[in-house]
Amino acid sequence: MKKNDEYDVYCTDLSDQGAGICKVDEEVVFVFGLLPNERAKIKIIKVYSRYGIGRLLKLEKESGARQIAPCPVAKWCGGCQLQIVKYEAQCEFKDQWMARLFKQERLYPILKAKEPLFYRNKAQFPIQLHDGVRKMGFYKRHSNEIVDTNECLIQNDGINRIYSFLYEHLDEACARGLRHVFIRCSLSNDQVQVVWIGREKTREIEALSNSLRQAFPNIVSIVFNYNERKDNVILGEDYEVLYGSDSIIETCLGNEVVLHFKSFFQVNPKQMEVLYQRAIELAGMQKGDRCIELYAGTGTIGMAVSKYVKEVIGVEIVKEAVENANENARRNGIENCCFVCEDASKFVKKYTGDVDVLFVDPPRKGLSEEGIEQIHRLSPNRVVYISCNPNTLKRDIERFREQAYDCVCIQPVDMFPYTSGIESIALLRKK
Ligand SMILES: C[S@@+](CC[C@H](N)C(=O)[O-])C[C@H]1O[C@@H](n2cnc3c(N)ncnc32)[C@H](O)[C@@H]1O
Repeated sequence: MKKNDEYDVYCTDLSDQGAGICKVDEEVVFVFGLLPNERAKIKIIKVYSRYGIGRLLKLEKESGARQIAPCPVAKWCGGCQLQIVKYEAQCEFKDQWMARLFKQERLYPILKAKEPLFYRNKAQFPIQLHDGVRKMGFYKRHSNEIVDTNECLIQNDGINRIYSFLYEHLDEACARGLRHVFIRCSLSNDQVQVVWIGREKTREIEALSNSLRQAFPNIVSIVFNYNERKDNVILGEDYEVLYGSDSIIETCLGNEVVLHFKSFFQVNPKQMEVLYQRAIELAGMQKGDRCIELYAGTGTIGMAVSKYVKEVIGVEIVKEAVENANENARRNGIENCCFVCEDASKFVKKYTGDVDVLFVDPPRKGLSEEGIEQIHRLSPNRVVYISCNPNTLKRDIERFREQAYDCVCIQPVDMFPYTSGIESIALLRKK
């Protein structure tokens, strides 16, 4: 296989990043835009020691799974990987990826989304100036370059309307001090929060904030978040509220949830409820159970679980999220739930009480080896592990197995349609 050479290939598989997998001279080549069972002419654009990257030149035979991408910038944008795949087939691919990864486990079919487009409640649009010209949109695949676009088909309508307004009115003067604009909305209360993220709150930003408020009365919070960092961490520490408060109010399974802009919240609120309900069902809780919820965010799982059990202690590292979680429990009249601000591993190491069921919902990197050992020391009867990364989930299930926990089953949930992301729940039981 040589760079710039052209080949006729047959695609046998789809990688979990959404690239078609083919072989050239017995070597693997990944081709974005190509689907399993398709034939195509490709050009090799990169050659690495163990694989190559090809560019699709001409499709010779099409798969029945293919559709015309609903999004006009899908070819370039790094946000969605499965725009050219019909929704049913997206779920089939996700089931296949999970089956390949979890060969030995009892695996349920993915719980599909009823509304696979316009589902996201949060967007972080990068803003850049190129030779004095403002660009806004999403990052290109594997790049910091922006695909300039005025809407996104997986964002909900409320976000798109505000974003289109900004796309039209946010000029070069406004863009000068900005890195991102963050928009989050609550579906149940029709509230919207806009967070400017950048170096300097300018007069132009204040003026645009006023225009936004006039155009969109459902905006209840406008914040300027100061971030001068050079890395790719989006939010900075310090902030100033320009209008309203620093939070919005959403609901989750009947509970009101106050949500600070620094607090984590699932991006697909409808599938979030499907996820939590299924997790509760799998946990098979009893009235006398004592629960711990590690990586608790704003307390959404803990509050939903609280009515089935004796008590819930939630642990979360972001101070604002813990404040939200305790306020949320109070607001909803929940008395058997409390939340502490601490690193989850440190908490587990110190904790000496009894635990029947432990919920964990860590970030993508999963749990540490030591964290799993400490969970074993606490000896909960069941562990309900919610994960947004099947690879770290697999690693952690193996580590739990070494610590005498069997994996009873895994339930994938399609939280991120049109992207290659998969959320899943694994139920682990002490042997
Ligand atoms: C995937 S989110 C889940 C949040 C919540 N369970 C939910 O569904 O909304 C992971 C959460 O873990 C928190 N977190 C990250 N590292 C942590 C740590 N070392 N200790 C405790 N919490 C942590 C994050 O702030 C975030 O709220």
